[in-house]
Amino acid sequence: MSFITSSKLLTLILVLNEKEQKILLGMKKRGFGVGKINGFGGKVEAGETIEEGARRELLEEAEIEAIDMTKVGVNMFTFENDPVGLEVHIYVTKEFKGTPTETEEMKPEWYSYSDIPYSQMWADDKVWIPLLLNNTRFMGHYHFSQDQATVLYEKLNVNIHDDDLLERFSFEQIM
Ligand SMILES: Nc1ncnc2c1[nH]c(=O)n2[C@H]1C[C@H](O)[C@@H](COP(=O)(O)OP(=O)(O)OP(=O)(O)O)O1
Repeated sequence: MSFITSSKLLTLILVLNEKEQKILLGMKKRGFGVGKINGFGGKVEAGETIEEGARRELLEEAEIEAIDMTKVGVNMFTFENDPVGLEVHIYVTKEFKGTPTETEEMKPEWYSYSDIPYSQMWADDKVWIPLLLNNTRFMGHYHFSQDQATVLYEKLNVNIHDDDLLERFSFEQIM
């Protein structure tokens, strides 16, 4: 159960090389989730669309420009004793310009689909990254313990229609 009063809007973008069956992930060097391996993303800024925010974060964090962005899912993350949720809109890009480069915030590295380092990632990632790799659209809610290590509750809906992913996550979807 979680009781949130508001949510912050964030993005997460996963870069795939389908030919080589590889995914680009980065080790977070500072801030929220420091030390974890994750996709690239962050808060959507005032005046930008969610997609523009995802594109900007990829450029800032890995110095590459997404060419073909597709929205594949939305996850809501809530935490014990925290009234503010994180609504994260998730994109995939299979084409990009530039060379992935280490930045102040992230250290990028390619991983084989068969060797994704889930033990060093957020606990929810092992649920929805396989869906993403399988082209399945998803919406999920993960309620974390206060120390952010354990998922206490989760709810997952799959095969979401693309139009429904354009909406903000509705609070009624959280129980
Ligand atoms: N549980 C979980 N699984 C997978 N990914 C995430 C989570 N929780 C998360 O917050 N995330 C993602 C969502 C975002 O991509 C990042 C967090 O972004 P953050 O560093 O807070 O945002 P920035 O705007 O880059 O922050 P600063 O520039 O202010 O440091 O993790």
